[in-house]
Amino acid sequence: MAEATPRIAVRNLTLAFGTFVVQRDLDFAVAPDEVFVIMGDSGCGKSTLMRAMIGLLRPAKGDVLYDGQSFWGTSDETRMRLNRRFGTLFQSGALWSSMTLAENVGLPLQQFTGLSPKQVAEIVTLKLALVGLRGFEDYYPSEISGGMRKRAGLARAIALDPDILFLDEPSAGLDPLNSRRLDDLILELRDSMNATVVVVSHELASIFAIADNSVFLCAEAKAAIAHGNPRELVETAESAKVREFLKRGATEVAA
Ligand SMILES: Nc1ncnc2c1ncn2[C@@H]1O[C@H](COP(=O)(O)OP(=O)(O)OP(=O)(O)O)[C@@H](O)[C@H]1O
Repeated sequence: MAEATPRIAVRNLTLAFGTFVVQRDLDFAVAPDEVFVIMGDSGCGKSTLMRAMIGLLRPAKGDVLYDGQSFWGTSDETRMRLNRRFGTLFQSGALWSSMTLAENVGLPLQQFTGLSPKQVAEIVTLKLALVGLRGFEDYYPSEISGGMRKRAGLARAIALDPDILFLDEPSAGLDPLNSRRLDDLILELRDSMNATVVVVSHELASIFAIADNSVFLCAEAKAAIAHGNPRELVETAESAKVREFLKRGATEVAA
């Protein structure tokens, strides 16, 4: 039987800034409905890879395919159309501080749809409810906690019903309890929206909690040195560096 087309296929992707190569020949696939974690040591290129996957950085070589369709080998128009399928949450969270949560979450709906203000308001309420922020429409980002701001950022990322969510270090800066809540929410959203989720993370508890599949990027090798489910890689990864990285997490999770 022929293998199903992956939702995302990263093919021979080389990432560079001028002559400075960050990662070489990355090659992996992400299945539909998978939570896929990009992990690796500091500065190895995790965020750079995510930027190349969502169109913010043209790779030096290679391509990313969405349901078999080339992302970098196509016209700007097609790339922009594919881009509309993505919801993104950057590390900074980046809510507009001068806007209420309702205005923040409603912004992409106003920008990219022809919905009436009443329809936008209804969707905003629904999205805020999905992330546990029902009733917080009129709050400003400064009036809520860091964990709530992350969830509001997620509500904005899902405003346009994306089928692929890209999250860059979503739990950065959160305490363990809020970090765990965010992990649960990511899994819930994946299930309720049938979304594929790509997460950059170095938080081991979070990696073990949410990842179905992963890639480990190595800064020295400038290459992916492991690929698979982190719960299996902790024992089976060929690289001792990967096993040690993940074992530290296994003890932290057990503790
Ligand atoms: N705009 C840029 N111009 C030049 N070099 C850059 C640029 N952005 C990132 N780099 C370099 O590329 C490498 C990878 O950076 P990147 O931020 O992708 O790593 P990361 O794995 O996400 O790091 P961290 O875990 O510390 O957030 C680093 O050496 C970084 O200094």
